[in-house]
Amino acid sequence: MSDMAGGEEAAADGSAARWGRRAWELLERVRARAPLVQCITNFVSMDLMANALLAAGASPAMVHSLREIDDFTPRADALCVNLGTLSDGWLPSMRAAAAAAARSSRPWILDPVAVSASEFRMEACLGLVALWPTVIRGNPSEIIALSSACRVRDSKGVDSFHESPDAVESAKSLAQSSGAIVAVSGATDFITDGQIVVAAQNGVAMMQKITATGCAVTALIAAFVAVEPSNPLEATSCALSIFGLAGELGMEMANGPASLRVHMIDSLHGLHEHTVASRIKISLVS
Ligand SMILES: Nc1ncnc2c1ncn2[C@@H]1O[C@H](COP(=O)(O)OP(=O)(O)O)[C@@H](O)[C@H]1O
Ligand SMILES: Cc1ncsc1CCOP(=O)(O)O
Ligand SMILES: [Mg+2]
Repeated sequence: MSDMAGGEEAAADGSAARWGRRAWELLERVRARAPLVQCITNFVSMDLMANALLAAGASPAMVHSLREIDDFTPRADALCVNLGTLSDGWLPSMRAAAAAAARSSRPWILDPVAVSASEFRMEACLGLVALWPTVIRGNPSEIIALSSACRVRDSKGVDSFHESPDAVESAKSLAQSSGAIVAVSGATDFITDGQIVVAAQNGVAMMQKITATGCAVTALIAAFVAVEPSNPLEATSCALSIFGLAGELGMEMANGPASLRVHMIDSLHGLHEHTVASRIKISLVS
């Protein structure tokens, strides 16, 4: 039997079986420790995000008042900041919470929803990137825009109009400039530290037809990084794959987006070791 820790094994040998064991190990850790995840997120996503975190075993708290940040953020195990329904009133809370998390050595994760929709959003996002997020997770159009600090012409708002392979080079460049792990979601999710690129291939296309699935998986990444802060690349890869697997299992019972939402949450809650070990599809790209 190997004397290496699970993470070292996964990195040393990129085989699907080893990644499957790693994903199960981290999911079990989330279930055992129930990390407290503070979410400053958009109104659309609050319900799905909180329910996805609960189904995975984490403990969500939607706390966004500026007056509560100093008391609350240092007590949270991780922070998730999401720009989906950005307003003047919330931006100071986002900045203060990100700074408080960094000061308390807590991981914090950024979701740059619709970053190219306006100058206000782009500037807000760039300011947050400067506060050292542990992970940035976005859809391909968001990562391409944020990486070049440019608003993308004909932006479609919160939905991507690029495919994830189109955003891999942007993700690497953003990871190098920000120091964060960068994850691009899509049919294949790509996760990079600026050098290594990992692919996570679980999921079903119907997940794009449920609002806030991206937001929810970003929060799940926060929970996984909370229990594996020393290896955010692997924690992020496992969270994305676990969420995609819940989507696959949910799709076996669903008739459309509304029932998929319900079955996906049930599937996330009910994941078993054998299913995770045999169906997780993570591999090292480069
Ligand atoms: N074509 C697809 N096939 C499988 N899974 C997908 C597909 N598109 C998105 N997903 C999954 O749906 C979730 C949300 O991703 P995405 O739609 O890219 O984010 P956002 O909601 O922020 O635009 C992720 O878990 C991603 O892996
Ligand atoms: C529709 C919408 N409008 C503002 S935020 C939001 C939800 C976006 O969720 P996701 O980024 O997961 O698609
Ligand atoms: Mg999104």
